[in-house]
Amino acid sequence: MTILKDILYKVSLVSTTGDMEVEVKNIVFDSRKVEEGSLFVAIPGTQVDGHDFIDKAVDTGARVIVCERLPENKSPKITWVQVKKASQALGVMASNFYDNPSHSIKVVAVTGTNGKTTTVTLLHQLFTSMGYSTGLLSTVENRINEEILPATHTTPDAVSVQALLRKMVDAGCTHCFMEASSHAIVQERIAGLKLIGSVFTNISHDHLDYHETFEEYIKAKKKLFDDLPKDAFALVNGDDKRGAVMLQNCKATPQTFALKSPADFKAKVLSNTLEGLELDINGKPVWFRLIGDFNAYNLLGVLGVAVLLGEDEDEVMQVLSGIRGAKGRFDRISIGGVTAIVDYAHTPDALENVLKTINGVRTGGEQLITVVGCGGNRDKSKRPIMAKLAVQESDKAILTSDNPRFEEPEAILQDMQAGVGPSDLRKTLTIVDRKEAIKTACMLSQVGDIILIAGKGHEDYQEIKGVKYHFDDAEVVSEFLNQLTKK
Ligand SMILES: CC(=O)N[C@H]1[C@@H](OP(=O)(O)OP(=O)(O)OC[C@H]2O[C@@H](n3ccc(=O)[nH]c3=O)[C@H](O)[C@@H]2O)O[C@H](CO)[C@@H](O)[C@@H]1O[C@H](C)C(=O)N[C@@H](C)C(=O)N[C@H](CCC(=O)O)C(=O)O
Ligand SMILES: Nc1ncnc2c1ncn2[C@@H]1O[C@H](COP(=O)(O)OP(=O)(O)OP(=O)(O)O)[C@@H](O)[C@H]1O
Ligand SMILES: N[C@H](CCC[C@H](N)C(=O)O)C(=O)O
Ligand SMILES: [Mg+2]
Repeated sequence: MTILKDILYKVSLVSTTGDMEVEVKNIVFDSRKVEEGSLFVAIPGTQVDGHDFIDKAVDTGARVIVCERLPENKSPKITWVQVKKASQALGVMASNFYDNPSHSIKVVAVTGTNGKTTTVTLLHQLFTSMGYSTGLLSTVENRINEEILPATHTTPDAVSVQALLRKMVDAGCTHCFMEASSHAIVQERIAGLKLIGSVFTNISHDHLDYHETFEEYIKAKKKLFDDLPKDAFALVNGDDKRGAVMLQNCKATPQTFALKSPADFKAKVLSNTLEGLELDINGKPVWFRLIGDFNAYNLLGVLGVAVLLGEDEDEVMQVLSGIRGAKGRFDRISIGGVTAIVDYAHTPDALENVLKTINGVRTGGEQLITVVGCGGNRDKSKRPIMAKLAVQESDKAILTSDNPRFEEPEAILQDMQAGVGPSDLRKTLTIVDRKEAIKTACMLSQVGDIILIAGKGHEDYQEIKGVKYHFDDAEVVSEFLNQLTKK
């Protein structure tokens, strides 16, 4: 749809002035991307207010301005649309512009602090293996069947979400599995989307820099469930005490998965080794390639979604049993008798799970050496907690840089060091340069040892002062372990 009045269908309007039949070339929310004939949406942001760029958008050819506050001098050549919430209007308009693709594809959104990428990636692989044409929107990558499109965010912006869904529908996709980050929910990047179901994995400490309080963070996740229609399903982790909170006043069909509490989808962990997990599901033992109890939750969530979408439970378990999961999540690299594990644990809960999983499957004599850092310009309060966990649960810990972004790496490391008690200092090293830190871990390792490199998983860059330099934990650790093996 390219005619303004069609694009505004279902947008709650405050006022309009000008031609409503005007043709719109594209919808943009960044004045720097405006072209002749664009519709520019002014959004108040965390750094600046899009309303300050309305003049610039008009000068560069915008034909329609959608905003929350009208300027005093409105050019008569422009159509002015005032709305209550511009970010929300953007989602609805983008959906209309791309002919509401989510009405022609089954979209499932997954939210939670940890496990979103793992869950949607498993779902994408599962449905593809079962013969469906499937789309994926994730932190690691976006996919339309086998075609890979790079991802810049966990959840793309509202226009990109709709454009990607349109491509999926045109490519014949019947299902799309997507991550819904708390930032995306608050910023309405998924407004206008028709969901067939949503999944809640868990909630723990993260992103308090953005949401400010844990209550606000919970509220952000809950909004995904509050907005679900009656004919959708709401599948939550019944062992997380906020699972029930997500279902409060939810119109959709409530469903639960759990290892400990009574639930619609239940399993018991039979064994957990570095080779994989064995689960008892409805009295049947099933083996999976993923490692750690936390992945039992992800697998159950996936099974729940598939069954709720009408798939046969036995077939799902059989196919799921052969699937590997997402890149950079518990990736094992064994060189010269040393096992390196590259994992995206960047929250205290994730780090604790991964460390405890490794400690639970250790045979005894080997050392666990952990290399970990915390991202800059992100929640500072998780830094001492993550350092403390790494030191307490490992034989040696090397604190290093993650993505410092615009912060000084040394200052981030000081925040981390504050979590290390005096008795643990003997087994803690601080090395700012991540490559040196990984190299040191390799040099300290003996045959049989395990090196955990946490925080960056699949990332193939390190972001320092706005520049992304190539950096790949798996590549770096392999290089050093190979060098040591040759000597
Ligand atoms: C904190 C945050 O989430 N910021 C996102 C937000 O930007 P913002 O609100 O800061 O925008 P702003 O810079 O203040 O600008 C406000 C408005 O003015 C416009 N503008 C700005 C300048 C100009 O010259 N002209 C102009 O029109 C901007 O396009 C924007 O519409 O909206 C932008 C457009 O959608 C996002 O790109 C941006 O993501 C930033 C880059 C980011 O790093 N976000 C991370 C924290 C994030 O979203 N992470 C989650 C995953 C988190 C997790 O679960 O682990 C994700 O979904 O990726
Ligand atoms: N269900 C889970 N519960 C707790 N920790 C988990 C769970 N699943 C994965 N993890 C841990 O969290 C890390 C991140 O997992 P994943 O990428 O699936 O989460 P995410 O929610 O997509 O993260 P992000 O918010 O950064 O996109 C993993 O590397 C692992 O350490
Ligand atoms: N989606 C998360 C990823 C964090 C990954 C970690 N490597 C970091 O840079 O902090 C974020 O943007 O906060
Ligand atoms: Mg993710």
